[in-house]
Amino acid sequence: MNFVPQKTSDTPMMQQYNAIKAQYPDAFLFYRIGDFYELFNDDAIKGAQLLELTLTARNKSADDPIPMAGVPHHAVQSYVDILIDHGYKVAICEQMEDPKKAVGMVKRAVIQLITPGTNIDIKAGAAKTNNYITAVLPHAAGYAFAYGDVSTGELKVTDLKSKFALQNELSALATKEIVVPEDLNDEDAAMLKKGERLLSVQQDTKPTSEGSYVSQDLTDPAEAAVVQMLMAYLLNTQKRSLAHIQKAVAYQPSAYLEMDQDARSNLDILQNSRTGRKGDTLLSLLDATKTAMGGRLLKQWLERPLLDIDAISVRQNQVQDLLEHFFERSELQERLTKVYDLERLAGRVAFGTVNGRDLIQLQTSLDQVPAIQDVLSKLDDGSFKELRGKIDPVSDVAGLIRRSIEPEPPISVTDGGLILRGYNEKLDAYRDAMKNSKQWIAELEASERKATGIHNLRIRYNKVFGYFIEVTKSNLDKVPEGRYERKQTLTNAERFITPELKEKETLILEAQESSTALEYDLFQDIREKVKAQIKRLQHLAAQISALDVLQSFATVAENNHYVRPTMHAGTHDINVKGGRHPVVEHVLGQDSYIPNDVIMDRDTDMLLITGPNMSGKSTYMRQLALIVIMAQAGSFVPADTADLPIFDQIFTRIGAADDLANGESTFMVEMLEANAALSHATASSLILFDEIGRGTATYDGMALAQAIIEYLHDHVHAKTLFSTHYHELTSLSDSLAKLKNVHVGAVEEHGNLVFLHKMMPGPADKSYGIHVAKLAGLPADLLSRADTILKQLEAATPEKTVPAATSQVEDQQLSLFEEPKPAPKNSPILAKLAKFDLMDATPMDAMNLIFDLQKHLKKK
Ligand SMILES: Nc1ncnc2c1ncn2[C@@H]1O[C@H](COP(=O)(O)OP(=O)(O)OP(=O)(O)O)[C@@H](O)[C@H]1O
Repeated sequence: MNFVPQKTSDTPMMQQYNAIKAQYPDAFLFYRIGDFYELFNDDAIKGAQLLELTLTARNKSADDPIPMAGVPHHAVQSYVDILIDHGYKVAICEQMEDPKKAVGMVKRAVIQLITPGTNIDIKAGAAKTNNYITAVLPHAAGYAFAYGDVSTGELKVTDLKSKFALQNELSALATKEIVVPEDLNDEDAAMLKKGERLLSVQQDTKPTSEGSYVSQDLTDPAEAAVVQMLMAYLLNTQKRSLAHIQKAVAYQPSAYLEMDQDARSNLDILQNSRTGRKGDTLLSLLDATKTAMGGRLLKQWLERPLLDIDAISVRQNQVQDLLEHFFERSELQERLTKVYDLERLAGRVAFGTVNGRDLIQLQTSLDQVPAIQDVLSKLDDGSFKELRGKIDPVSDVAGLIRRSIEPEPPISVTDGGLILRGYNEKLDAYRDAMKNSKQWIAELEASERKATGIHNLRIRYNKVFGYFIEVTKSNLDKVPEGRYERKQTLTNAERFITPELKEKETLILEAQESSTALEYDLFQDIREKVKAQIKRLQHLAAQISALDVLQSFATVAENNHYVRPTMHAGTHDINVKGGRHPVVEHVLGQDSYIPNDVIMDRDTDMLLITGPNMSGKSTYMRQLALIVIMAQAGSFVPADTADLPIFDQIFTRIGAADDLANGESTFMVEMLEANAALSHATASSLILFDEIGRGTATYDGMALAQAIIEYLHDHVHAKTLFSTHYHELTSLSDSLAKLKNVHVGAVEEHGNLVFLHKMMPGPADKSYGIHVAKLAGLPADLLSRADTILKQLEAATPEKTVPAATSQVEDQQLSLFEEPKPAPKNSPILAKLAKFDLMDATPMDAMNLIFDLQKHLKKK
């Protein structure tokens, strides 16, 4: 897509092309010529490949033909979408005057730069997804951060203190494009680009001419600046009014339950990390919304669960009320089904891309509002009654559309046929004139037949001659001399005109042209009138989407037998009885899922979970996190009863099975995730650590796992679920007062082990491993040998392994492969490990340490 220098041989058109292209070096330039958009030079070569177009050339015969490829103008959006999906920008360059009327070169200009973060064309299936563009402005104390959705008009801003916080926001919003200042440093640029995000530089961050998008409450200068930068970029690229974009609302990520990037992906909230299917997620499970806006809001609620216990209880009361009023809820759902995407319709009104059909959709949506208000008045909860009074049904806009737009208008807004009769007198007069004239012509035909005695005389119309009188050959002798003027001779007939007919024709055609032009003017005027009410429409959209999410929560709670959790502030006790993992339960079916309790009172900060592979440890851990997220989002939860505290953050380290194959780099990821939790978690956080340490050799892994457990227990006090394969760690319950062992129950049936998926108190039986090996069909001799070794081990291992007996742990592991031998009293490896200050170390330090230790061991 490099700019090709101008050649002296260039035609005026190519000179114009090159001049425009020079302003958009990083975009594909779609250059309009007649009914096509043409791509030239490198754009054409690359575009032909990506869009599967035929590559041709301009000046084919010349020495330096110019590569060229084109797309038909009516299908342009699908081509634009492909390029945008590949992460490119597309500049749409239009003819700014009628080529027939142009003197010299037709004027052309770029009317819009479409980018991954500003594409408002909503593809099927994406209606319930926001397309967020973000902006990052680094400053001395962090990063000012703004995000918006051009299609819905949402605009938010915050100030983030750390890279960690910034990365969490970027991942939460799944942004494809980040607007950055020119002087962004390389390190920040590299971080922001991760995940194939496009960085777009915006030089100018001065206030936009379009008025300020910064509300008066926004006092932080960095926040104001990042909003200005984002808006300057949007106005520069979209090149039109963005009246629907709301004034920036400041928010604090810490005002919501925070989840880091890994937690979001590990918990299958929006995407299932294992099956990859969107269907197997919390979002899809909870989504019984009827509107696209409701779907988007549900996603936002799940991404940002609440911290305020009162706000949670408002939502819970509403869900309960809707749950208890089945008929009202059904009526509400029926109405919501007829509500179109008000937010995006408002966006298209502002963009000027709305057509007659969109306005009818808007009217249909608004027509549902009074009935929705009626439903609200029949519900019990006070907040619904209050909401009923607050809703502005914007009935003036509905009325305007009802009066002015045909109920089934054409797609085009320029060809007429979309304004209703009775809306505008002048238009009606034109239409009457047209109609009367046509009547007049019919009457003329009758009277001419009579006057001439030609029974098959006809008055007809075509584009070349306009109206004419047609007489068949056999009747030509009856044509009145002098009055009819001959215009055309056909094989079987002759065509004539009369001055009278031509006069009427001028009137008819003028009326038609004026009528179409007037209709377009009127339509634009209606569009402007609607545009003036955008804020009210957006307000209504927000109220309706919230109602939609609430009815969705109620419906899902009813269908899946969820209960209202009680929430408490003050303590961090957890008491979940008969809890279920909502997604696994959904996949397995309600009858197959085994419910489990999670009881963690003030004396329990940590559950150490043991049990064999595939017994259900990670399901149990994820289950708690999902119940917490659902509860704080205001939803009911899959349990018999649930009493929960308010969590401030959730951290996870849940490895996928195939992580192991990646060796050391996976271990690094594991340590990074662990470190995020260790350094950011508070006593109000929830931590899920699944088999920490298994990504490296046994010694280091177990040593680190133990050190992490101790650190969390002694310093962090967060509620932690820690699953492990290192059976030895279960003895930590002797020295760590707030750690409790639980394990997944299993029974033996006919000599085989059957998992019950049921959590039981105490550590798992050591011999599970051998049972599992038996299930896997390992040779009987081998299994019996393993049994012998295990017995020897058990005999040789004192009860405690922590802290002084750490060396015996090492010994125990070694003895799996060798005959048991006395424990080395003072291992230099362990001494080194003990001295290592994990909290003060970078992941690289940890890697280096492990590398040293391994080297040492290998030498032995
Ligand atoms: N409570 C339950 N009721 C019914 N089935 C369950 C339950 N918990 C887990 N399962 C089933 O067991 C499978 C394995 O569960 P999970 O992945 O949680 O095991 P795990 O112990 O964490 O295994 P690994 O140690 O290999 O990670 C799940 O995919 C699910 O099908």
